[in-house]
Amino acid sequence: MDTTTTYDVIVIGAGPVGENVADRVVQGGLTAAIVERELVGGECSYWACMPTKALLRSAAALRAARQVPGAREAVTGDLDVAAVLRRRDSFASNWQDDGQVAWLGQAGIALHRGQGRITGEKTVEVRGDGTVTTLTARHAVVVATGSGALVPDIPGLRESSPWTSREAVAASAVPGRLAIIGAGVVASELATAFAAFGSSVTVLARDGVLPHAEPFAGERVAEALREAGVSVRIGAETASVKRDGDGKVHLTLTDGEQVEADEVLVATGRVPNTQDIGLDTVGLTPGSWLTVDDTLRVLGAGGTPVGDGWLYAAGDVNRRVLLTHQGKYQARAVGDAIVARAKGERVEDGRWGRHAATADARAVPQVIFTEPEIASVGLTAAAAAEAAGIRTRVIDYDLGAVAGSALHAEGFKGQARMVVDEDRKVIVGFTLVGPDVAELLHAATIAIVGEVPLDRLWHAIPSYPTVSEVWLRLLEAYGR
Ligand SMILES: Cc1cc2nc3c(=O)[nH]c(=O)nc-3n(C[C@H](O)[C@H](O)[C@H](O)COP(=O)(O)OP(=O)(O)OC[C@H]3O[C@@H](n4cnc5c(N)ncnc54)[C@H](O)[C@@H]3O)c2cc1C
Ligand SMILES: NC(=O)c1ccc[n+]([C@@H]2O[C@H](COP(=O)([O-])OP(=O)(O)OC[C@H]3O[C@@H](n4cnc5c(N)ncnc54)[C@H](O)[C@@H]3O)[C@@H](O)[C@H]2O)c1
Repeated sequence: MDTTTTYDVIVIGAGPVGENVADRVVQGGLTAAIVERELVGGECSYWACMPTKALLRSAAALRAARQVPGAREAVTGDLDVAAVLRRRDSFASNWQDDGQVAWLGQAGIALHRGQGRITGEKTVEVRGDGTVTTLTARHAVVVATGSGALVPDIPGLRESSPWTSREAVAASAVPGRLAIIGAGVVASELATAFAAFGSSVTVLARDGVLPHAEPFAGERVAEALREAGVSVRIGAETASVKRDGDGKVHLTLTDGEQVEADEVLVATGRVPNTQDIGLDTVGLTPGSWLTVDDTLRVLGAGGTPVGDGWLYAAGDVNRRVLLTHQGKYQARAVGDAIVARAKGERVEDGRWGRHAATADARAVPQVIFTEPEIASVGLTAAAAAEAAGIRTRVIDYDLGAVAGSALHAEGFKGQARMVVDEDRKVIVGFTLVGPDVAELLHAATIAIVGEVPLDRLWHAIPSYPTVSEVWLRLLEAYGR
């Protein structure tokens, strides 16, 4: 344990975002301490991104092989679930953080283990293992405490010991029957995984499947889940839950229908980890999401930075985007901004400036690792036209009609959508649905962030015969 108590920067929370903030400020020549109450590496490393993708990958590889004659014949067995779970364990580092702790040491970041709590301006108290340490920051405190699962107030749900994403992702056995409340990203990915493991899965999709994505994406995932044997109940709302003496879970829906399961997974969104971090000492409300400006300074009542601007928040906790890569992008912006302010250098906080997390608003990429995969960036057609008020033109193309798709897999089914800002003639949204589309996404991200005019995109020629030829087809459909 480090005995130093004064640092240039104190970061609360050693998830991917906190680690990157600390690394960035150290690389900028400042000193940094990070405070962590659980495992260094955060939710993403042990209960979210990496282990979920490990749970999904083996079945996806098997499905891909079965979609190609010649390879199909070589597949003679079924998914080895025990081997998948072992691979998941290794991607979760067996829930040990030695590797990441060693990385902190190499990066020159001091670690203080325990619950971090702000006690006043630039001061953080760390309680852990019967010790209380007070840390002082010369320049900044960054809250990167992430989020936890939201468990809605459905009568009997908490008492039924539901799984949250944590228990599902770390499961050591596969339940015979799994009921899932919610049908967002967590629910869709975990329904895909557990169905492949042989669970009989019921998805209670009160608001439809993947309601934040383009409608055709959610529809295709719902269809594929059904093809995989999942019962997808659109519009189904849970009224109450009860776990009986035998351990069985009984869900009563608002229409009176009963669903029985061995486990119930609640996947209905997230809450910020801000309940006990001392927000009250700086005039903010414990338990609330933190509002920030584009350089990630926490804003208080009246929309001005807290104090002289010493308090920052990055990652899930500011609710801008609940994704690891976007939180790490914020971490680079906030780390560099803190260094610039500490050195009295100019802060480039204008649109697309070095210290501004501009992409959060209009250019967020996301891959949902369902079967088929959903890869999207920017605005959906509805969000562009309705929320952002953009005069749009929407171009759809059947991804299965591209020569590269037919080669990639027999019966390739997919769709691509390009949302064009008609006044600026640039792309503002792009969605791909289909097998293995994840790796195609970055071209769209570059087109959107670079605001590449459609006229210039005609000169960006996709190779033949790749699935990327859909770019050419979309442009042809748009017209020159
Ligand atoms: C099931 C699931 C799958 C996901 N898959 C993906 C994916 O594939 N791709 C993707 O981009 N995103 C994914 N996400 C989202 C991703 O996990 C989060 O966006 C990411 O973890 C946020 O990083 P963070 O550093 O802000 O917070 P976290 O990873 O939550 O880390 C916060 C850390 O702060 C610590 N902490 C909290 N309070 C305190 C305190 N008071 N004192 C000390 N320490 C504290 C916590 O213990 C934790 O270690 C997934 C989420 C879930 C739930
Ligand atoms: N591959 C990825 O990028 C990935 C994977 C998993 C999670 N994540 C991130 O983690 C975050 C959390 O995911 P999530 O799936 O928990 O949230 P979400 O917001 O994606 O979905 C929540 C779902 O629960 C439903 N819901 C909300 N309250 C409900 C209630 N009381 N009863 C029934 N249904 C209810 C919503 O309609 C929605 O379908 C997301 O922001 C997501 O971006 C990302």
